[in-house]
Amino acid sequence: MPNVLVLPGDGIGKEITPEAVKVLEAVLKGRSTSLNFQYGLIGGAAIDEAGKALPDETLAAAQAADAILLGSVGGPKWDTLPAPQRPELGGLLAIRKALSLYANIRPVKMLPMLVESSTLRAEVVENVDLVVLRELTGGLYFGEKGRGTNPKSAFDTLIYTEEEIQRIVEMGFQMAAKRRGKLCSVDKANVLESSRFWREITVEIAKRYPEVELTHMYVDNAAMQLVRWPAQFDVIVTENMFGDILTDLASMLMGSIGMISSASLNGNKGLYEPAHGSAPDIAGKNLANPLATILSGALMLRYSFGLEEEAQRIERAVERVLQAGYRTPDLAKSGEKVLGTREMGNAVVEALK
Ligand SMILES: NC(=O)C1=CN([C@@H]2O[C@H](COP(=O)(O)OP(=O)(O)OC[C@H]3O[C@@H](n4cnc5c(N)ncnc54)[C@H](O)[C@@H]3O)[C@@H](O)[C@H]2O)C=CC1
Ligand SMILES: CC(C)CC(=O)C(=O)O
Ligand SMILES: [Mg+2]
Repeated sequence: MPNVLVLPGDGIGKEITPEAVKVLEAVLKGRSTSLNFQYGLIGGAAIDEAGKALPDETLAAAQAADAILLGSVGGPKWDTLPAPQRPELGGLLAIRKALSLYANIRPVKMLPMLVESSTLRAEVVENVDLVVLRELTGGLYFGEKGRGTNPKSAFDTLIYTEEEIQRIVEMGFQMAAKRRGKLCSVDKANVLESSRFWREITVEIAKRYPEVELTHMYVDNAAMQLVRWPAQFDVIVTENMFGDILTDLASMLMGSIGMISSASLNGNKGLYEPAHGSAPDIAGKNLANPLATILSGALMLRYSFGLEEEAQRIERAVERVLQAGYRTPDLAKSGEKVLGTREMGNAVVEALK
């Protein structure tokens, strides 16, 4: 039986992961594959209980697991710790790096029944179906960083090796070839040397994928185009921080950041996590939208276990619940039926039947 390590983390992470586990258990009930869920500590919760954001025990369990489901980390309680010890750097970035999870897939697909939930006009968001492929273990978040004196200063470094760029861009071409055949490489090559290097490598790889139409776009323009005409995009491949920022932006095309699921992959080793954070402002109140995490569970079935039919059953169940007018508060408009986190998880389980 495959082992899934569940790392709820902090804030709403503790509320949304049980809903995803519930849905995974329900979709696999009576099937030949079932999953064995184990639990571990990460982030602030791990600092409090084990003295470290990524305890050795958690890392060992993650290495041994067949897949990992992660909630979110961080919160005001740990914001004053030295950066390397904080839940974000010492926990989340550390586990991504330790497992070499270099490819972060973030699907942005407009569900017709959510068109009215978006802050953008219907004609802008309908037909949006894109994927952001974010490089996850290099770039600005992992380069050398530090402080200087005289004058007082601080720096972060954006560095990529050839191999790091090649493997993510190659994946972008493969993904685009299986979708609508369009790859947009987002960079800042008019300013950054690392982006010029990224572009050179991308152009070279493109020669092996004549069926894929490659375009390049500066990241500032990409942010604008994502709200101007998002349906123009198929697959976007980009640097770590650019992808982080663009996917929060793109989440509002779907109505809420609570809708963006993600898979962080290295081959078929995968960690599945919503794109959002620990949302301290709503944590502990049964208000969080669990659908991004539930949909991340569907990605786990697809990418780690090859259970495409079960993955689609979860996705269809989510659509049915939304079609029936059920919404968590982040998505709700007047006249819709507002559910809490747990009730939304239950509704998805019911809709699987
Ligand atoms: N993957 C992770 O674990 C991430 C962790 N963080 C951490 O989370 C903490 C809060 O960061 P923020 O910048 O506020 O980002 P955030 O994504 O946690 O929250 C931003 C806004 O979106 C709302 N929101 C987020 N997820 C939601 C959901 N599922 N349902 C309904 N509303 C939701 C929040 O209530 C808040 O108003 C920080 O400590 C930050 O470092 C931030 C981003 C990702
Ligand atoms: C700690 C952050 C880098 C996490 C984040 O914002 C993300 O992965 O989207
Ligand atoms: Mg982010």
